[in-house]
Amino acid sequence: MNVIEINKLTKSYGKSRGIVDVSFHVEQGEIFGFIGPNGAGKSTTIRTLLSLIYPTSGSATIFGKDIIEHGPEIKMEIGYLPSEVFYYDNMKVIDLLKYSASFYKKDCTKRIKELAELLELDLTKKIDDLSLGNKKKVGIVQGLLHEPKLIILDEPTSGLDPLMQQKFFDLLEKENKKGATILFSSHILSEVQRLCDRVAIIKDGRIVQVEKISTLKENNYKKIKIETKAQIEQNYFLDQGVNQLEVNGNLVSFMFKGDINPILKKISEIEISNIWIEEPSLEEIFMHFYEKED
Ligand SMILES: Nc1ncnc2c1ncn2[C@@H]1O[C@H](COP(=O)(O)OP(=O)(O)OP(=O)(O)O)[C@@H](O)[C@H]1O
Repeated sequence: MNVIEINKLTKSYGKSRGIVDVSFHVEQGEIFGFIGPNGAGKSTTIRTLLSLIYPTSGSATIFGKDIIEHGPEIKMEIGYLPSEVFYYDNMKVIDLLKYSASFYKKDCTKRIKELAELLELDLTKKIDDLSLGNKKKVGIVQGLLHEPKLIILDEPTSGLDPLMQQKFFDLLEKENKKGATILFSSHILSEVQRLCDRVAIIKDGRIVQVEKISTLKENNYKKIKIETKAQIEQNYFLDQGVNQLEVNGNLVSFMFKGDINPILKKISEIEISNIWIEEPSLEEIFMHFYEKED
């Protein structure tokens, strides 16, 4: 079943483009990445899904229900972390979280304590006295305290230090194993690569690709580097379907795409002392989507 289905969603802000004809779906149990450079339209898509703003055209459903018709009902089952969090600074963390919990029909006290302990968040402090990262943690607890079926995170890691990011990712993986579906927006490709099953890439308000992370990586170039025992002829690997061939003394490197067997045979015919075969990072795969067109 699809938890989120988006069909040609368009949102214009007056004359300026927000998003145009955005379509993709998120299946139950998926961790789905939504990536694109700043201003591409990630927040606009998410805010439309949560009916915080209304689409100019197109439609979307969450849990099979129309987002506009059933907005309030759907939101009871969603945990949302906005990209920027604003609070009543004068409140204590615990009071704000209790207030948030009061919207749901369950006792969230134990859960708030667990999450705060895990994220090392002091519940007794005033929001005003918290650092940016600690404010972000308040937002995370707020988003997860009612154990939602769908978790929507808009650039969730900004402000968290690397150790806390790891804890947060572990927490998300745990929630996912318990059954939560996750939509995760980010402009940092490496974190999407680490966590997500599939990704949608958005650029200039339009979806340019939706793909499994594994497929994206399989269909791409591999970086092969070998160290040979003796120097080889400069043209030994020419006409073998290699790209960006560099022969530097005993070090040979090139990019390769396609059936790996013939090239491995060719390598096995020389004596080598080491070999490295690397997957390109998502950054390398997607860089062309990020480059600005003139
Ligand atoms: N309230 C608004 N009024 C006018 N234009 C807006 C408004 N909000 C967003 N936009 C425009 O819509 C486009 C998409 O913005 P959006 O915030 O959705 O991008 P984003 O991918 O979330 O980027 P970022 O990572 O920088 O938040 C941008 O061109 C932005 O300038």
